[in-house]
Amino acid sequence: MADNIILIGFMGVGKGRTARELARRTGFVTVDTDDLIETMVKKKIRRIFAEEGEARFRELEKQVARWLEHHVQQTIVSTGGGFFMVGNLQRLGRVFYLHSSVEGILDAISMHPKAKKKIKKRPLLQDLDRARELYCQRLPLYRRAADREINVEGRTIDEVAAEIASCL
Ligand SMILES: Nc1ncnc2c1ncn2[C@@H]1O[C@H](COP(=O)(O)OP(=O)(O)OP(=O)(O)O)[C@@H](O)[C@H]1O
Ligand SMILES: O=C(O)C1=C[C@@H](O)[C@@H](O)[C@H](O)C1
Repeated sequence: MADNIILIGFMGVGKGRTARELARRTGFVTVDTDDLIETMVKKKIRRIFAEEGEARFRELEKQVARWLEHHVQQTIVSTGGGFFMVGNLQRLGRVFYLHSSVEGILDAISMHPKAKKKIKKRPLLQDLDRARELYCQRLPLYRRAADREINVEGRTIDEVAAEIASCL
């Protein structure tokens, strides 16, 4: 099994920021699966969904997951909100699920200085009621997929990263 640290969880929960803080603490490099996909096809996720459909995006996620499994070590991987469904997640490294209530996540996103941009780039956040439904469907699945759950609500990135680092 690869020895990476894999962060999963709902859109906007803070996987990217936590990954950067963990990378700073550990000296590991960090990569983000959404960013890898956008680089691979030189297209924004919003356009992949609009022009090629969600199924194509999920195929690209699987391709990235295969590459991570076979070629990447000692890396902090922040993932897209649906990446945990790839099939080989457990073989990529230790999986941490970052948990917050859905209202906590949506409030934090809406208070972000670039809230409009953050929402616009995520096709599955366009309808907030559907986003809440998606969260409810996924919550048990995130929990089942993870080796460990980390509560992030009301906590600083430093506190969250320290808890994950203490598990390594
Ligand atoms: N400068 C900031 N000020 C206020 N809130 C912020 C700031 N930066 C991030 N956040 C909040 O933290 C959340 C996660 O930030 P991050 O940059 O990790 O977003 P992300 O990488 O898009 O999230 P994820 O990777 O979980 O989808 C944002 O959605 C926002 O709610
Ligand atoms: O939750 C999801 O399924 C997604 C989350 C984003 O990070 C992107 O990976 C994409 O918009 C899909």
